Amino acid sequence: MSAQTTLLILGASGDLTSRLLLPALGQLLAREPQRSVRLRGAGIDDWDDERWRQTVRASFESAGFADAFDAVADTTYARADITDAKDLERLLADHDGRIALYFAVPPAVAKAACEALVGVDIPEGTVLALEKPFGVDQASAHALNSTLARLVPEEQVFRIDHFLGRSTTLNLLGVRFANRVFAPVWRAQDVASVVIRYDETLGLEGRAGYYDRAGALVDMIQSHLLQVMAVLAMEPPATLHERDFRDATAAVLRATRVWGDDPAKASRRARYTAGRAGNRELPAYTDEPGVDPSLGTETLAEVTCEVRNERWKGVPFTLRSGKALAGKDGEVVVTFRPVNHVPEGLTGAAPGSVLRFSLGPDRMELELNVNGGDDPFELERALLEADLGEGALKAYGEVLSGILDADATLAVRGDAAEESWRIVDPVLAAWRAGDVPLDEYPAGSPGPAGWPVLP
Ligand SMILES: NC(=O)C1=CN([C@@H]2O[C@H](COP(=O)(O)OP(=O)(O)OC[C@H]3O[C@@H](n4cnc5c(N)ncnc54)[C@H](OP(=O)(O)O)[C@@H]3O)[C@@H](O)[C@H]2O)C=CC1
Ligand SMILES: O=C1O[C@H](COP(=O)(O)O)[C@@H](O)[C@H](O)[C@H]1O
Repeated sequence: MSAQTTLLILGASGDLTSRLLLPALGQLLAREPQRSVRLRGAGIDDWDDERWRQTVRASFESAGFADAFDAVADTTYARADITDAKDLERLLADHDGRIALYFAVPPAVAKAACEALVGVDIPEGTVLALEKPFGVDQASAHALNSTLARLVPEEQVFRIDHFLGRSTTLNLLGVRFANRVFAPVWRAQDVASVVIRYDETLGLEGRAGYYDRAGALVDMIQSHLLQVMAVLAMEPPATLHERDFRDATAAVLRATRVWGDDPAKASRRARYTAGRAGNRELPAYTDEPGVDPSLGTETLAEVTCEVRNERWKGVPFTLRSGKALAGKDGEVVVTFRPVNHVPEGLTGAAPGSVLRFSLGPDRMELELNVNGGDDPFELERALLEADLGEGALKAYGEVLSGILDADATLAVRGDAAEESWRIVDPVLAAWRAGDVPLDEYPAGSPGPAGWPVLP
C-alpha cells in the first residue's frame, strides 16, 4: 500500500489540468488502485467543489477511466491566488500525508508563487512540480533554481519534461544497455550521426499567448529533445536510481556544444505559411489569432550539437522539431558507420546500418545490409521491425507516478535545466541578431525546400 499523498493542483481550471493531468491521474489510479491519493484543486477562478468534481469526472471519462473517479470523489476546490503567501499558507495547511504541489499555471505565475513560498512554512517532504518552460534563459533558470533551493531539497523539485516519461524514450535504455550487439558500438568510432526529430501536423491550436514568445526551439528542443539526447548519449550508469541516472544525463548536457561553436551555421529556422496539414486547412502562422508577426517566431527549428567527450566527439546530433508539417513523426535515428571492408565478391552498396526508435507509437526498426536473394552475392537492404506495444502509462501518468512516489528520476535536475539553456542561448542570440534567415514552408509540407532531408 502506497503512503497517502495529497496532490494539490494549482491552476486547476486550466488547460493542462483538464487535458493532460487529470486524464493521466485517471489512468494511474485505474492501473494502480492501491494508490492512496487525496486530490485537491486550487486556482484563481471562482469555481465551487461541484464544478471541479465535474471537471475531474469528465477528464477521467474522456480518457476511458470513469471508474477511477470513485478513488478521488471527495476532491474539493479552493479559490486562491497562489502568488499570495496567505493563500498558499491556507492551501498547505490542508494536507494529509505528503503534499505534492503541481504548478499547472503560466511560468510567470509559478515563479511568483515560488517567491511567495519563501516566507511560508512548507510541510516536511513537500514536493514541488514545475512545468516547462523553466526560465527564459540560463540566467533566469539559475535565479529560479536559487529560489527553489530555499524551499525544499533538490530531490523534491520536479521540473517536468513529459518526454522523459514516454515509454519510447525509456526504451532507449533497454536496447542500449541490455544488448551486447549495441552496447560496444554506441560510440563515435561506430556511429556516424544521430537525428532526434519530432514533426507535428498540429498548428498553433490557439496557444499564441505562450508559443509566440517561445517558438519551436524553446518549446521542443531546449527541453524535450535535449533530454532525449541526454538519455541516448549518457555513460552507462550503475543503476537507474535518481542520483546515478540524473548524474549521467546531466554530464551529457554539460559536455554539449552547438556544432563548431557556430550557432549561425549549426541551426535553421522557419515558419509555416497557409496550407493543409493533417487534413485541416491552416492559415499562415502570422495570420493565426494572437500572433505578433514582428516577433519573427519560428515554428520549425533545427540545431546540430556535439557532445564533446571521449565517447561522442565528432558525431553530429541533429535535433529538429516543427509544427504544421506533412506528418506526425517522432524518431530517434542512429546511423552507424559503414564497415571498413566488404569482401570482394559481394556486390552492391553497403551503407551503414540504421537503428530507428519511434517516439510514439512504440516501434523500432533496424536497417541492415543482407544478401542471399535472387543473386546470393548481391547486397540489399532488409528491415527488422518490432512493435513494442504501448507503455503501461502515458507520459503524464509516468510523470505523476514519480511525483506521488517522490521519486525524481524522470524529472529534470536543476543543473541540467540550466545546461539546456546554456546550449541554446547562443542560438537564440544568433537568431535575434538576424544571423540565420527565417525560412518559410507551406503547412502540410515536409519543411522548407532546400533544407537537407534527414535520414
Ligand atoms: N496546455 C498544454 O498543453 C501544456 C501546458 N504546459 C505548461 O503548463 C502550464 C499551464 O499551462 P495551461 O494549463 O495551458 O495554462 P492555462 O492558462 O490554461 O491555465 C493556467 C491556470 O492557472 C490559473 N491561474 C493564473 N494565475 C493564477 C494565480 N495567480 N493563482 C492561481 N491560479 C492562477 C489560470 O486561471 P485564469 O484562466 O483565470 O487566468 C488557469 O486556470 C504552463 O507552464 C504551460 O507551459 C506544458 C505542456 C503542455
Ligand atoms: O510540450 C509540448 O509537447 C507537445 C508534443 O508532445 P506530445 O506528447 O503532445 O506529442 C507539443 O505539441 C507542444 O507544443 C509542447 O509544448
